[in-house]
Amino acid sequence: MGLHRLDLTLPQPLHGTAASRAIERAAAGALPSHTLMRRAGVAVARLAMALAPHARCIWIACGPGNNGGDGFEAALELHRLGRPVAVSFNGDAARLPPDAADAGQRLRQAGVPLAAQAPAQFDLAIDALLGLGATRPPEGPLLAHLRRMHAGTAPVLSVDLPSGLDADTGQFAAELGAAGAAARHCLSLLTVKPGLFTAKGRDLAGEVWFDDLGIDPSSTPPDAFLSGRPAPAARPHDSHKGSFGDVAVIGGAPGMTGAALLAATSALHAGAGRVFVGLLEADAPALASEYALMLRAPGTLPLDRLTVVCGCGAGTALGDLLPTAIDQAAALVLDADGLNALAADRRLHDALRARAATGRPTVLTPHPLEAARLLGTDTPAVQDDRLGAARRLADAFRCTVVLKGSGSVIASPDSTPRINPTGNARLATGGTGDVLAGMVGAALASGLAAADAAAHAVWWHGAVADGWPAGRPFSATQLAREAGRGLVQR
Ligand SMILES: NC(=O)C1=CN([C@@H]2O[C@H](COP(=O)(O)OP(=O)(O)OC[C@H]3O[C@@H](n4cnc5c(N)ncnc54)[C@H](O)[C@@H]3O)[C@@H](O)[C@H]2O)[C@@H](O)CC1
Ligand SMILES: Nc1ncnc2c1ncn2[C@@H]1O[C@H](COP(=O)(O)OP(=O)(O)O)[C@@H](O)[C@H]1O
Ligand SMILES: [K+]
Repeated sequence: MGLHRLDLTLPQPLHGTAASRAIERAAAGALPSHTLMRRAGVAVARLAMALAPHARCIWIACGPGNNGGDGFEAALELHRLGRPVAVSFNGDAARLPPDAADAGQRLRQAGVPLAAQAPAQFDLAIDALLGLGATRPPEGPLLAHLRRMHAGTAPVLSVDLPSGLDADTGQFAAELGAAGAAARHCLSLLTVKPGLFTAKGRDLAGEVWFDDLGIDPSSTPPDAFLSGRPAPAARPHDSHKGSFGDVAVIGGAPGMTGAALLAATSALHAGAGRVFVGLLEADAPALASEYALMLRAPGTLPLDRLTVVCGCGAGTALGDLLPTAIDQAAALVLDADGLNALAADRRLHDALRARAATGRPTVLTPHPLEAARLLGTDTPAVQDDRLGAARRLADAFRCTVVLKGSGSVIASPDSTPRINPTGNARLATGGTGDVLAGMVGAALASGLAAADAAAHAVWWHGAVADGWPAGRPFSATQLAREAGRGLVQR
């Protein structure tokens, strides 16, 4: 498909650096020289004109490799169409790769000067400094140009990747300072890169566009998928409360009952047939707001018939309940203090693997710190490679893992991970993770397989936050009551 804005409701294969280079090599070998770069330049120019049709100056910042070559080709096309361009080049002209050298030469022949500096004023900045080949954080003039774009008000269009962003991980090591008001766009070329959708990727890329340059990438396996919108769960008219499964939430130690109640409330609203709450605080106050929740002593719950959501607000009070839940639960979601208890006791690791061998589904929902504890590392190491961390956890525990945060990663053993595109910083507030755990529980209880239940819940959890009306106060409590957006009534 040609140039288009990426439709985030559709699943999308994501190819990292090595896969993208393999696809490029195969395609370039079958095409006349310079074809891919010329197609890339035309696509960038078309998008630039659509984004800033009345620009009086389009700044095209070109770097030392083929990403800069894409910038040269875009400048040529814009110049040919009579658009005012100012091209900067920071690199060694003698060491440009062949495609980029050819484009640079034709640009000079067309009478377009190459400066080292940015223009004094511009209405659109095209970032063609670094793409897949960024091997170290930008510095010197490249960093100065990026900071200028980042702090400004003119829209920024990144070619292939925001320069310096790691295509595989979304890691970005340079310090750009506070962002200005500029709208951001990124045109991913040939393949869509996973790093655009997790860690620092979302903030730096902004709106993601894609042009496959006429090449079909399907012969090379993707490194991940972007989750598409899951089909809403249908509820036939001829249903009863037993049709959608029973969820039990175990958690809520003294002072933290709210977390368990949030998970239970969201499980209820997300469509579970019945929701039990096994609070660890014995004398919890009566539940004022959700009368449909059924309070039970945690030790009395028939775990082998329940989808158990274990750990929300549990503190250190789970005791034997955790090994029992791992051993018995029909389906299991481990969150928060359930994960911390797991991290602290290697016998539970074995128990979780033994559980996997029985075929009963399990989903772990760590945030990056919880994931770090489980992996015996620190949060920055997890964030440096979110896909890798989620995959390692899924393989180690033989179950589905949701690594939460910007671009939540859903990984299952021996399968390609998914990155979730929904959600926003509204969710960065206390209790939203408890709500997610309840939603995963409801999805599992409805009979979805673990990976699909996790993807379904994470997608709709984020979608509710994305669709939140401007001006309406947002809280985890409100979110829990909107958790049923992914349901349709027949
Ligand atoms: N491989 C593909 O998929 C295609 C590539 N194209 C473009 O080519 C790009 C990849 O080109 P390259 O492999 O030449 O890589 P880049 O253009 O990203 O740059 C690599 C060059 O930058 C230098 N470099 C790396 N980090 C630096 C830093 N921090 N400061 C200064 N210099 C640094 C490297 O030593 C190398 O000389 C893609 O991102 C895309 O824009 C397109 O033309 C078409 C298809
Ligand atoms: N910037 C963001 N973009 C998308 N999702 C986010 C963002 N910030 C937080 N979230 C989501 O919000 C939830 C927060 O969960 P968690 O960190 O466990 O919080 P808590 O323990 O307070 O409930 C996760 O689902 C996470 O993915
Ligand atoms: K770039």
